[in-house]
Amino acid sequence: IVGVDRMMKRKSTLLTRRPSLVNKLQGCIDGTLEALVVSGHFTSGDCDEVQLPIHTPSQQARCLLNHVRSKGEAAARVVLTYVQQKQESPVNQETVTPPKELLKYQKKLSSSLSAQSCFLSTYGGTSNMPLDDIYTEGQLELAHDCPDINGPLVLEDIVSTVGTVNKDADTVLVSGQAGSGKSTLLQRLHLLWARRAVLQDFLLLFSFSCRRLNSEQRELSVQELLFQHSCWPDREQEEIFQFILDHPHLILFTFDGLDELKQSFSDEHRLCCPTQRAPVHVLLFNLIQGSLMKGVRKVVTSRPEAVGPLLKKHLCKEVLLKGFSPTGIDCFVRKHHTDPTVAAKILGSLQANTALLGLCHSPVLCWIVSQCHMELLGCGEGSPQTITDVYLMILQHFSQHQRPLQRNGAQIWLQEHIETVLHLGQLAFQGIGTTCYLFSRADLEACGVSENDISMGFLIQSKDMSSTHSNHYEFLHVTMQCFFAAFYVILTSNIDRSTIPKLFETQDMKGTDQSSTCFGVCLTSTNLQVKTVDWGATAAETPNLQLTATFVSGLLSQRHRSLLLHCCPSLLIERKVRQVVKCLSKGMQKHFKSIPQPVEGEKKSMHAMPGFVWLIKCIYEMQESRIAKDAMSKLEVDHLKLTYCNIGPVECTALSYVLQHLRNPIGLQLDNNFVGDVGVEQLLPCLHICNSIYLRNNNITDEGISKLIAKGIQCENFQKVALFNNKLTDACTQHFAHLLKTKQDFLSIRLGNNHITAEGAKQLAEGLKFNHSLQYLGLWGNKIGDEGARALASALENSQTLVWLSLVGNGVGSTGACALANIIKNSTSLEGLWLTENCITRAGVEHLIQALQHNTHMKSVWYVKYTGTNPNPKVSTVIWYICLVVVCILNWSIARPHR
Ligand SMILES: Nc1ncnc2c1ncn2[C@@H]1O[C@H](COP(=O)(O)OP(=O)(O)OP(=O)(O)O)[C@@H](O)[C@H]1O
Repeated sequence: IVGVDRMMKRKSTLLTRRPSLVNKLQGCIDGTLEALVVSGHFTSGDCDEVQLPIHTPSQQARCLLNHVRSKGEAAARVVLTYVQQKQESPVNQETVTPPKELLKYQKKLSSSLSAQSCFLSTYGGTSNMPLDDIYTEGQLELAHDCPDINGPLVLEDIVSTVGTVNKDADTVLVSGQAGSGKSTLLQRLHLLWARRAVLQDFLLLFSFSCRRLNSEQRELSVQELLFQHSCWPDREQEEIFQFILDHPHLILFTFDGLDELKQSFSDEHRLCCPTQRAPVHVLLFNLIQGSLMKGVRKVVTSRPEAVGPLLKKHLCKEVLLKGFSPTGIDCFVRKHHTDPTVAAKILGSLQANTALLGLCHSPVLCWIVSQCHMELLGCGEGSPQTITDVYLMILQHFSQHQRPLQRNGAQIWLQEHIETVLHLGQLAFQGIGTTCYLFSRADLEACGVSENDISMGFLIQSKDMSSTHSNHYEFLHVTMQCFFAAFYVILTSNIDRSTIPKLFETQDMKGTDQSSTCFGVCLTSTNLQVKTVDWGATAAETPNLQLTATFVSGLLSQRHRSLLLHCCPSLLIERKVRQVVKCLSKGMQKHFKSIPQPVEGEKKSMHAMPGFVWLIKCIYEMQESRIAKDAMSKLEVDHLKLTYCNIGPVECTALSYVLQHLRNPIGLQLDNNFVGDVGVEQLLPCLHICNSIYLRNNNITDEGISKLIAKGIQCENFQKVALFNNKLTDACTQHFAHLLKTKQDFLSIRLGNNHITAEGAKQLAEGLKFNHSLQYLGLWGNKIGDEGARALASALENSQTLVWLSLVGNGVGSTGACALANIIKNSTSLEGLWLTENCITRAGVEHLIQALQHNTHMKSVWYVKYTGTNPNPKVSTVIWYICLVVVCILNWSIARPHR
């Protein structure tokens, strides 16, 4: 019961937040009613009922909420938005008259921000691309459940109070994987602010890049940090700074790439005086915590691995950036190629290669794929499957762009550019090992990087407002740096033998102290000349090292070995292949050993650590089923749990590649990830080894389900599916009906919290009529109503296998309940029938009680609580009391020994 109630709390915003909403509504009943009338959800009759003079304000608020519940989610949203807007009292709108000099400074800041953000830097090496022409919305989600929000967030929501969990904090975190588009999102925000198109409440916006802050050796005050790292006011600096101090709520700071900062976040060194000088990271940490310049809104971006509990404590909310959606991919490709024929061809080739389509959910990979369309469309059978394939494609693209092949032969292009690859590789490798992403001319020279190497396009000049970094270079993207570092690890012979084993040791295996940084400052050429790199990475550095290791695996795969053999001795390559294979096998063993023995009577279950998913991805990159088979031969679990593991389509491809070699069937639990329809398709090759698959909260639509079921029907082991909280509608139920008819050993279907109506329930009922195996059917939180309940009841009336049925929160009324009572009467297997949060009135309850008298088999509790809306509040109260009595009787009757 508690479980069901909890689920319902999530579903219904108005229920969960009822007490606080009642409070907030009391002051704005009239306005809320007006908003509901304007939006067409309330009639004047509804308003009269709410505003009955005998009601106290709190009763009016309750009555309003009851009405809104019966009007559906859209009406609820109107109320929530209205209350929210009311709450966001216009602090920012207070009549502040900014001094003239401040407005001048605002103009200067806007124009430099605009200049800095109007082009996308990835295109810098080859061409210029205005951000306006290419920017595509990424998928943004709140990291926590937020009843106010149904659906995706938009850019402005990041800075607004939407989804705030800690009202005392001012810092918003935007977290996302490498290349998911965090920097680009900030760039868009900056550009729109500079044009006064968004966030007009903020008079000044200061943007910082943690990559660049790393090289700030001096101690600075906040004032110096602001003006030196953005731009100086021409006059009256003190006056402007004082204005900033006096009006913190009119100021916005953005910090890009907290994971790239050399120091891990800490709140040990407290600072509250804005004129006191301190190392830049200390200033930054104090700004984030709010001990410095409380009230200034801060947006910080980071890879998730670098965000520890210490930082989370100081966040007002966390927003997840999950890359492009399938429509985002479509939109990006069409923006990238104005020629619709080319765009259509690229999209067609993505549809034909779903592994590549999966990769394109990452914007950086989508960019590469679009950029290399000639190579992509020309490669036929050998179309890219792995992330290494994609990066090799861009390397080939850039190298041929710089200098077309001198000799014939598909495999020699690398040989022709090997010098450049080695120079860039050395620079990249030493940078990765020392958390260095910004390189001086001296750094470049130390690694032999020439003008010719730069002209290939992978190194770009750093953009910065301050003059400090004008002569510095960075890789087009940090993932490219990892790729070149991997090349260096493979191609060079004078590298420490322990480099590969160290690279493959994961953070969660080493148990490294995450709070310490192991590398010194590196922005001098001497630092880059270190011969051996200390690989004792912090949590923040781990993702780049792991990505480098992933590329090492990919480059050493059988498929690419012939390419490498043109560039270095085969013995060297073979030795490195052996090293990598050994590391992967050892890494997997370590994970398997950590699986606890099952408690008696329970299944052996493994909850994967993040490093497990990464190792699986490395195995996938190698594309050798022998290695996958070897790795899986030692895994003996009944249940593999990968919940909240950032599993997207790419990870699904790798998982499926490896898991299909398992010897015994497993339950695969992938709840709370972002699998999506493309991910579901990627999982199909391993479905035969899954006896159950759990995909709760994964953005799956009917399209994904149709493919899952088409394959599932052919899989002998497949018996259970859980799809709570996805985007399923009635369209998917025909597939389930087919599954039920075809597979007479299917045990469990859970479709809670989707969008299934009476029509869908009727479809399911069609399947159920012919099924003699289903034990669990969960449809809570849908909208099947009385009609749907009746259809299901009639199909299940004589089922002697059904153990549990949940129709919680489905708008089921008394006629539905009467029909369902027949299942109780006839079934010898039913143990639980859950019907909370419906609209069952006294007549329905009586039927259910009578049926229970006939059933001597029901073992577990079924529970009826009336919470439906009734137009007459008095009747509603009376029914409440009746139901309370009924519940008491039920509880008493259940407590009897034979029950
Ligand atoms: N919203 C977007 N619209 C168009 N292109 C995008 C978008 N987001 C990202 N890209 C492309 O992907 C590239 C990488 O994105 P970006 O640098 O913003 O990722 P990131 O999450 O900051 O990566 P990292 O964590 O590795 O620094 C961009 O240079 C751009 O080419």
